[in-house]
Amino acid sequence: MVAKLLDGKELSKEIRNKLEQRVKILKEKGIIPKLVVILVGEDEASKVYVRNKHRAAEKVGIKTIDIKFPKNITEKELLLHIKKYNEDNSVHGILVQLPLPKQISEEKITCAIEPEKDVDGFHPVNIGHLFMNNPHSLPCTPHGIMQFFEKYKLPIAGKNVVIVGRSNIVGRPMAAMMLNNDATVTVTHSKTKNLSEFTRQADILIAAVGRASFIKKEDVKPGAVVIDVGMNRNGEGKLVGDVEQKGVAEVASYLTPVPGGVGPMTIAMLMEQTVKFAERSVQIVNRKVSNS
Ligand SMILES: NC(=O)C1=CN([C@@H]2O[C@H](COP(=O)(O)OP(=O)(O)OC[C@H]3O[C@@H](n4cnc5c(N)ncnc54)[C@H](OP(=O)(O)O)[C@@H]3O)[C@@H](O)[C@H]2O)C=CC1
Ligand SMILES: Nc1nc(=O)c2c([nH]1)NC[C@@H]1CN(c3ccc(C(=O)N[C@@H](CCC(=O)O)C(=O)O)cc3)C=[N+]21
Repeated sequence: MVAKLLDGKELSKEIRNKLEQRVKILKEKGIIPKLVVILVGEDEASKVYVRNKHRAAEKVGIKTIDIKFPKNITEKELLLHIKKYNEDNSVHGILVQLPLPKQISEEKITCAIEPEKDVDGFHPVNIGHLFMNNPHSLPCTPHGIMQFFEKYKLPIAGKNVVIVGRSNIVGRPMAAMMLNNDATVTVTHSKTKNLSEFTRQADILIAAVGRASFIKKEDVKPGAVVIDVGMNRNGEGKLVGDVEQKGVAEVASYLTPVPGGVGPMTIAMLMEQTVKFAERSVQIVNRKVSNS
């Protein structure tokens, strides 16, 4: 078997084109969707993200404001900046790039962002809604992954889904989304014993580990759908996934490439969420006007 590649570049372009129309309508109403992205210090994956996100936003017509802080910024100072953007009515979305330096609590920062502006869907309130199968704002990476299943009509209900990795930004919300779509979900991590025994049972295998070419051909059930979330630099500085792509492509039915797979979809979902929040802000204003 030679796996079909799930083209995230193409699908994200399709999504962005639809968004462009929605942004046009908003602009006619005098609203420009605005996203604030806060980057603290230097993180390789985050830098790639900032660059690509900026390009995508420009194409769609979203205004993004990139704020960079040195890695020694205090938690208190960062919280003050978040408060300022929470209170600014022209800002529809706020994103703080993770990971953060050690002196700053990621939990505190995540909780400080207004849930209505939480484009990442990381706030406990939004995570709670997701786990109750009534999502308000969805984490962009797993949400982007779900788009592949929809676009390519890949069934989820009743399938064995195995996720490698349990981070708050990928593994855990991915598990909730797959469960909401009636899959049987297994979440594995660094303490999992005999990992390969689990991965080989997967009809759908999702690798979010952060280790270059970690999942090999022999870890994959023939015919499985394999999603590679990894974004690692190899020895030559080349971007590689968590899946050993060449070998796995020989056994999987579908596979997301790196680059050009999950990454562009994450960005497309971030754009969509920002536009959704901007649209919601118009509805809130309309409601206030009709009530007065
Ligand atoms: N394409 C995209 O849009 C995005 C890509 N990424 C990329 O995806 C990857 C994962 O990101 P993220 O979830 O943030 O990473 P984290 O480092 O937060 O989490 C990694 C997870 O993998 C688990 N893990 C580590 N080593 C092993 C092992 N040997 N066996 C089994 N499990 C293991 C860890 O287990 P434990 O919990 O026990 O420590 C942890 O749960 C990275 O390469 C990142 O750059 C991330 C976000 C978006
Ligand atoms: N609060 C927060 N939310 C995140 O969603 C978040 C984060 N912090 N921190 C960092 C990780 C990483 N991440 C990426 C998303 C897209 C690409 C991406 O565009 N990848 C291209 C790379 C192409 C190139 O080389 O330029 C691709 O896969 O094709 C990369 C990385 C989001 N993350």
